[in-house]
Amino acid sequence: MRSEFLPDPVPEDVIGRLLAAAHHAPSVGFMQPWNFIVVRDEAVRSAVWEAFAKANAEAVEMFSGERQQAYRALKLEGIRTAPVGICVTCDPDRCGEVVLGRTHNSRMDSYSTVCAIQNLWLAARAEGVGVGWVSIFHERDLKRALGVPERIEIVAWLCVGYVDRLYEEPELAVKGWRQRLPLDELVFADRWGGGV
Ligand SMILES: Cc1cc2c(cc1C)N(C[C@H](O)[C@H](O)[C@H](O)COP(=O)(O)O)c1[nH]c(=O)[nH]c(=O)c1N2
Repeated sequence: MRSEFLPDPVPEDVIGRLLAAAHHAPSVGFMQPWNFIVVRDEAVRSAVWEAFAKANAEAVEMFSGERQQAYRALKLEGIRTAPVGICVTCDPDRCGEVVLGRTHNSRMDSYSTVCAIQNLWLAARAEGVGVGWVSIFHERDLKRALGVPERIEIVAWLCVGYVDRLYEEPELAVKGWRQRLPLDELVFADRWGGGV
């Protein structure tokens, strides 16, 4: 979602259902490497916003001309306006060094955590709750703001709350930033390239 968050509180039982959906995601070796930090405290959310503001000032400089103007006009976070923030983390040590299915690609624990986030996101949509993922941070700044230990990976900061409306199409497409790619250009038959 990219619409405006409403200040209305999100009931505990709704948050509980979103977290339960996340926790039922598939994970490599049934590792369940995730933790969820549910942040309602305004001071903590302000500290998270400061981390965003610092990183976003750097991001702005990475675009130039009209693209920079367009970037500045986008709504890229709802850290302080959404009543709840959920930081989703990944613990690489959740079940020992050798994990079924992670033996040849150590990133599989992070991928599992992303599955949990997608579950949470879909459950939120079904509940009429908006979720926005904010990733414009230096991880170390976010860790400091939330007291997350060094060995834990931060996968997502999610802004969670009721919203004034839900877009039918991605806002970045509506605002002309980038359009959905044609699916048939992305699907190959049997080998890389060629198309179906
Ligand atoms: C991994 C990852 C990371 C980000 C996002 C997405 C994903 C999957 N999104 C996008 C955003 O949360 C999401 O697309 C919208 O909230 C859904 O609305 P649209 O349908 O895209 O308008 C996102 N959006 C944003 O405004 N700031 C951000 O930092 C990020 N980061």
